[in-house]
Amino acid sequence: MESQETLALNICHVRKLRLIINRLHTLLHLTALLFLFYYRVCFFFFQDQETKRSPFLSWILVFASEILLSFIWILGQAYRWRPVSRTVFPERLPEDEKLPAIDVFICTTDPVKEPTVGVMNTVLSAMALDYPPHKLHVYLSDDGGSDLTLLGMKEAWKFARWWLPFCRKYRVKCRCPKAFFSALETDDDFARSSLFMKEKQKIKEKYEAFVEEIIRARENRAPSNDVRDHPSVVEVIQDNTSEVEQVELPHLVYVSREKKPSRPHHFKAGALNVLHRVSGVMSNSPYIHVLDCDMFCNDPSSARQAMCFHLDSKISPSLAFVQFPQKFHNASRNDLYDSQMRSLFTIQWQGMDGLNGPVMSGTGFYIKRASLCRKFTDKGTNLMELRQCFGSSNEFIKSLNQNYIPSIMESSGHALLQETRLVASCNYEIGTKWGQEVGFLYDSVVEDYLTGFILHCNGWNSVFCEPSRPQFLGTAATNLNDVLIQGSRWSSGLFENGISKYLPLIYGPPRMSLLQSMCFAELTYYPLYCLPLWCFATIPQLALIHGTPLYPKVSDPYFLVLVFIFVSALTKHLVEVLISGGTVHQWINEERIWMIKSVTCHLYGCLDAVMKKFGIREANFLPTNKVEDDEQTGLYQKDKFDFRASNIFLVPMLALLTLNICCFTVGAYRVVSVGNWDNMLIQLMLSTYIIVLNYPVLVGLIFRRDKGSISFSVALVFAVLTTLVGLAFCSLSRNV
Ligand SMILES: O=c1ccn([C@@H]2O[C@H](COP(=O)(O)OP(=O)(O)O[C@H]3O[C@H](CO)[C@@H](O)[C@H](O)[C@H]3O)[C@@H](O)[C@H]2O)c(=O)[nH]1
Ligand SMILES: [Mn+2]
Repeated sequence: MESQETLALNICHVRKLRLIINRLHTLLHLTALLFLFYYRVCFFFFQDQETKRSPFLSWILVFASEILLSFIWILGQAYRWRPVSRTVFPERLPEDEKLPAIDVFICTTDPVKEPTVGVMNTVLSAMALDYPPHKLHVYLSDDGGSDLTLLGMKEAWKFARWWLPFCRKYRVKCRCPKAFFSALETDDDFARSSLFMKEKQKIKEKYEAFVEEIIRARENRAPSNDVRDHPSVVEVIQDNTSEVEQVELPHLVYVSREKKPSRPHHFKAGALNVLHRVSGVMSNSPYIHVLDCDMFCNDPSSARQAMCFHLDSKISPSLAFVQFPQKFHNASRNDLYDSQMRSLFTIQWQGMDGLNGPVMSGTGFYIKRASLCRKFTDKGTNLMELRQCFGSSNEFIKSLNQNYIPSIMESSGHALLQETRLVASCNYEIGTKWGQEVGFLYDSVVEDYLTGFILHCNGWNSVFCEPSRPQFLGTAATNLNDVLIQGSRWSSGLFENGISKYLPLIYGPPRMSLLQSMCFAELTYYPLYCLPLWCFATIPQLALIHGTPLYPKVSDPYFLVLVFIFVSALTKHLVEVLISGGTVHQWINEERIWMIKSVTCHLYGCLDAVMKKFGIREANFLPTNKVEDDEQTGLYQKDKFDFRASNIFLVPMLALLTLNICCFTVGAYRVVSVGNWDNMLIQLMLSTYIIVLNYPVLVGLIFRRDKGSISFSVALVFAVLTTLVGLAFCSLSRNV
């Protein structure tokens, strides 16, 4: 027993202290909420003459908002129920020859928004993973069908012949060349040896030449081809005219699937399914590692770490994937826009890991190939049935047998390319189960959430692995516009799952634990924060002007209940930020961006999802921008908002702020003159909180005059609006 214990490939620790604090907090906070509801219900049935002045509509809206907010909060408690963390022991893995092969999938779609040099850095970092090279096959899916990307791959291959031996020889930790050469210091073992420095300089020159080559090609490039209409191209990158001695490199394959405007291509999920098939007929590795094009490997050990779970006989039979957190190389200390989504990749995924595992997060995971097709291969091997599920490629159907190793990589002849083009063609999936029950699922633009959810429903588990050195680093959106566009896509994608046939609270419980269903439900319903937040930013303020109280008096004991709920929520959030290594400043930033996102992108996301449901809108996937703009990054690093955002985001923000300022001014004046402050204190405090928290928006509007400040025309409209609204309120309140 003892020796088995010491040889374990991984250990899971329950975080006891966090668990106790979390459960206690949940209990206290829940009690307070129950008191609040009791107060509301009593008020409703037994309101006395004095308070009867409360207008019914405002009152019921506020109450409904409180209920909705509490509902989302309760769902969120499931993440806090049983947080765990894990340790792995890669040194205990079997020897290299016994390790299973891995296919790496990298997706890119737009060479303008996703610059080729960056994509190739990701490719190189994946090729340089610390894993036997003949067991690693790297596939790049290029949805843009761009010859620049293909050229980049060829150049990357050439450079890899220098880069990989260098990394192996000096056991380099950061194997993304761009990050390695731009780091001021490296913590590598040989960092101080002169031989290392000399070789580093040599490789750096090669890297610069490689970058030059791509930039030159970009400048001389013919007008780009149509991204919505191109044939399928599959090319194994190889080049034997070598100036370096033969180095063993992983296979590198360029795949650009066929696209036609008349055929839906299902965005990233579609691209991943094509890679699934192409790799099935080429290498058919039992494990697949997925990376976004901007997510480079920051540590070469991730494959071995993942194998510590996949090869652990106790958990592997039901283990679908090992998820690493998304971390970002460009997130600043105080993270003005919460670009790194701290709560998601720390608190929430740790919590889900304690309940059968986290949601798939699109990138940085190692998945078992069989988990994406198992349901059908288990049923039998009737060829006709298999063809109906998986399409007409016999080669691919052969690959469903896990032990089948295609030999075509070696022969790489005409037959292979024929077969890969067939499975990458846009008509291949017609009439099959791809995207519905096989592969990555199409019913949502957040394919990662849906695929992960259904895997869990089908009895698979996942594991969250969060070593201290980030295994992958991506590019976070660092300006307001990108943050809100990405937020809208996610809200829309997640909320559409909350109103689809896969509604987690109904579809989940028969198939998984209630707590786990609650986690999935929280993800799909958090966009609904838009409703209570819009309500709390308007109704109590308007009531303040009219002098109508919506909350208990200061002298009422229930006043304390409300104060407690407010303080308890804020404190819990602060504690979570601090234990995940954040700062007080970051906490304030997260509170603010939560408000801003709720009233803008969450609202648009929900509307978008509802419109899609009724067929008024089509699904859309606007990729985020990965071009780094120094000016923008500068503002973000200095914690300054960049307000060069679309008006559809700015207008609601500014309108609500105007409303709050006006209502506060008029309300405060009224309270002073009438003297009913004890009735109105909570409403006054609420506007004060909103105004104070959003002071950077006010500063951007009034005081800043840099490029990122709110433009003069918007500021002018704001000023006129404020005056008008102010005047209207003044005349109104005189009549009350
Ligand atoms: O038609 C498309 C659209 C996107 N992509 C790729 O998908 C990846 C993710 O796109 P990105 O613009 O970076 O979106 P993000 O919002 O940053 O991505 C997050 O959210 C996505 C779901 O919305 C997940 O797929 C991602 O893994 C997750 O990082 C990128 O590599 C794109 O090149 C395609 O291959 N084809
Ligand atoms: Mn991204």
